[in-house]
Amino acid sequence: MKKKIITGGTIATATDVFKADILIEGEKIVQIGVNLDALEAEVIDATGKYVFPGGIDPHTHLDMPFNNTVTDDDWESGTVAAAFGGTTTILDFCLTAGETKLSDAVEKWHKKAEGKAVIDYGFHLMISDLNEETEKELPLLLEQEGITSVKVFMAYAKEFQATDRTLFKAFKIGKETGAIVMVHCENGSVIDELVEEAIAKGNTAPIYHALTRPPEVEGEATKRAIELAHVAGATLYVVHVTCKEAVDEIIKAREKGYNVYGETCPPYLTLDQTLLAKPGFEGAKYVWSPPLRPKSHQEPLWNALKAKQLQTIGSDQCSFNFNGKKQLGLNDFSKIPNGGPFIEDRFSVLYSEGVSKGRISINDFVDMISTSAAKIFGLFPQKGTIAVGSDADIVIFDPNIKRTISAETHHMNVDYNAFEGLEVTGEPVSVLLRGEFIVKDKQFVGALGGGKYIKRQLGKGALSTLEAVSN
Ligand SMILES: NC(=O)NCCC(=O)O
Ligand SMILES: [Zn+2]
Ligand SMILES: [Zn+2]
Repeated sequence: MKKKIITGGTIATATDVFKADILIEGEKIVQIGVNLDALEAEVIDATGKYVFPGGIDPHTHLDMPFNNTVTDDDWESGTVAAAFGGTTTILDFCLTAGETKLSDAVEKWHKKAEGKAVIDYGFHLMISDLNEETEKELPLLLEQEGITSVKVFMAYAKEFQATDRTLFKAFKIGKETGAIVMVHCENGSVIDELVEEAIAKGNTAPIYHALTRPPEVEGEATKRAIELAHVAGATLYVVHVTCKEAVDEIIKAREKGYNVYGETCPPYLTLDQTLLAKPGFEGAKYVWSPPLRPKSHQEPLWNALKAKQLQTIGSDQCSFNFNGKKQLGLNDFSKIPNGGPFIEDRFSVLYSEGVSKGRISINDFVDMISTSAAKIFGLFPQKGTIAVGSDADIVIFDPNIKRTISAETHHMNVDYNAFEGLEVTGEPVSVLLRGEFIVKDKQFVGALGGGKYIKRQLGKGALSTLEAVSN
């Protein structure tokens, strides 16, 4: 395979920023240095650009049945959009609800991805219920499939919500196997009561989605998950943290030395609850859970990211067309499919709102968009950094481009963009996956099925890298 050399760019990792060339041979980075001698290599000129490790999105839902329908982005459109956005690896949630054997669910998820994914991927295993059989099967399946993370929902009572007992069992298995336990922290039972109350009063508009899921029910569930994980001795990863109440619980727990990580998502950092009150049914575009909060919650989230009390940025990609599936809730907000399209803009929105606006450093950006997720979920150092021996997953990013995000130009299979009209600075111009271009000068040049399933190693994730992440 022909060598490639990336020259003239500024390499940024989670710890360094420096000018150097990168020599790629096959799928790997083989040399990093100044004026590298590589006469026979294909030269990629990155002058004036940043050279980042490929983005790692630890939170996606592609082709997932949910809320009586299925998400509109599948493994083709979703991963193509991710590639345009600078993401080279995703970790998607494999749904196990309704399966007698967990391995059947994993097989189903492999089938969804194979032949379609254009970027690398792994799975988190969702657990809604555990019985004698699945409790036995789970540790073996994790080992066999190279899955280092399970996911439990404390919300969505009608679909995925686990009892506290199941949650606790998942924590115990997490402790035994070394798997990290990801939790959606909202009190689903209280939410159901508030939803019924609102509907009974005739309050059916999209804004009531947010008003029936107040921050207190996220804070309460976050605290409960933290304490139960601690009792079981498990490592907890709180997904999509949205509010001060939840952030405060995470900070308190980490200060006590608990093994807790937190993720937030671009919309919670940039958009606010007033969007759900847009005229007519427009607010349905912004219905996802937990909901958007009043603007005052954004600063605590940025501060927690900066202080590394929250470590990662997930997209929580879970898209439904507005002039399609979102209309299921036209007369009843509780029937609006929950989720939004974010996989493509995760990287650019964080760069623009974070680095360009001076809220976070370039190293923090790389950490949040790639490195921390690689460390927490057992992908590091194969992925998540630019180093000799790492996969050549690389984003060449022009920090000077100014553009406006729009559904007219995005690549997701959805008819709206939640960031419509947002002006951003910076854009990925070329993206390499394991040494091959998948996006070249803003054109997709990858191959369907070119993405590879990445097995991770239990015990090589959060527990063994706890220090590395907090350093
Ligand atoms: N977030 C959301 O509304 N949809 C995806 C499922 C989840 O992550 O809760
Ligand atoms: Zn969730
Ligand atoms: Zn999600």
